Amino acid sequence: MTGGRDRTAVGYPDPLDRDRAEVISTLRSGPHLLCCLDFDGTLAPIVDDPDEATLPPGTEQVLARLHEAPDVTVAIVSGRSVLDLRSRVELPVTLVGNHGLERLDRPSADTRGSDRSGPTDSVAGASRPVVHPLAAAAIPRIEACAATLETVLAPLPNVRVESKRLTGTVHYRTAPAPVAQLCRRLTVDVVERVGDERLSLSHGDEIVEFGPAIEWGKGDAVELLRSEQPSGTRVLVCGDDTTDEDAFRSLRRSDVGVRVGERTRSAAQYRTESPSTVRAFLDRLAGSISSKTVASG
Ligand SMILES: O=P(O)(O)OC[C@H]1O[C@H](O[C@H]2O[C@H](CO)[C@@H](O)[C@H](O)[C@H]2O)[C@H](O)[C@@H](O)[C@@H]1O
Repeated sequence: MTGGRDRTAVGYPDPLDRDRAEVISTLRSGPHLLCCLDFDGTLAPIVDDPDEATLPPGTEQVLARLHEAPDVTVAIVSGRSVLDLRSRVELPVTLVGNHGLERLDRPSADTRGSDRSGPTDSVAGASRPVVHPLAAAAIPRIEACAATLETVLAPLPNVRVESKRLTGTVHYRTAPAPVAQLCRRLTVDVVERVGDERLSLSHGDEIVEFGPAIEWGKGDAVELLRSEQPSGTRVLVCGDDTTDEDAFRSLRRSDVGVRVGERTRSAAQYRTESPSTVRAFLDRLAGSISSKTVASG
């Protein structure tokens, strides 16, 4: 871990606490707000089957309110692929996938405030994911690694390999503990052998992930998004897992990081319990932003 604002397990205030009004006022103090929100475990509750993860309807509504505010940009910054995210998030917000390695900007500018009943990717407005060039070059190795893992891990019950083109994920959430342990060990062996130092590994929430060994992660993706916003933009990052720490470490003094879930060590200043408390916080933020918009005119 490099730099950042690591804190011990105690002393992370919840941004929903009554006396935490400063969180909202910090986020509102700039000319623009960029909300970078993780998907699994942050917006969508964790479920055993990754294919079943969904955005609760109330959360989608809150995101829509934020997205509609002219001085707010919403981005989903996830470990999933952008095409997977696109099937789960109807709102035309920016999607950053594979832990920052790819991005899909949907035609939000021309849909803001207009009738959004049609498909979000019209033929005229459809855009393609932009992929980090070094990650694109690593696709054959990632695919080879995923294929080898499929074979090696096939005998293990309740273990699954999710191949996402630019990265891969081995899931063991529902595997018995000894199987999970063996799964982690075999995965590390395969990634080291097939990866030949060109792939890197990270351990997340009941998963092991592998991807190209390049210096680019969620923090860089957040920085890039920030650079495209008006000067002085405040940034909110909400996330629940290992790679979100990279995004928290990219934050500055007048930004806000919220770690979701257990009291683990984090570079975020705040902690909240679950996707439902994230929604409550975003709801409060959306309320304050609409009033700001109305007040200013
Ligand atoms: O960055 P995120 O949006 O949090 O994505 C991280 C990984 O999330 C998914 O796995 C996690 O959620 C699953 C569904 O709730 C759960 O079954 C799994 O145990 C979690 O680790 C997703 O499947 C991965 O591709 C993402 O990288």
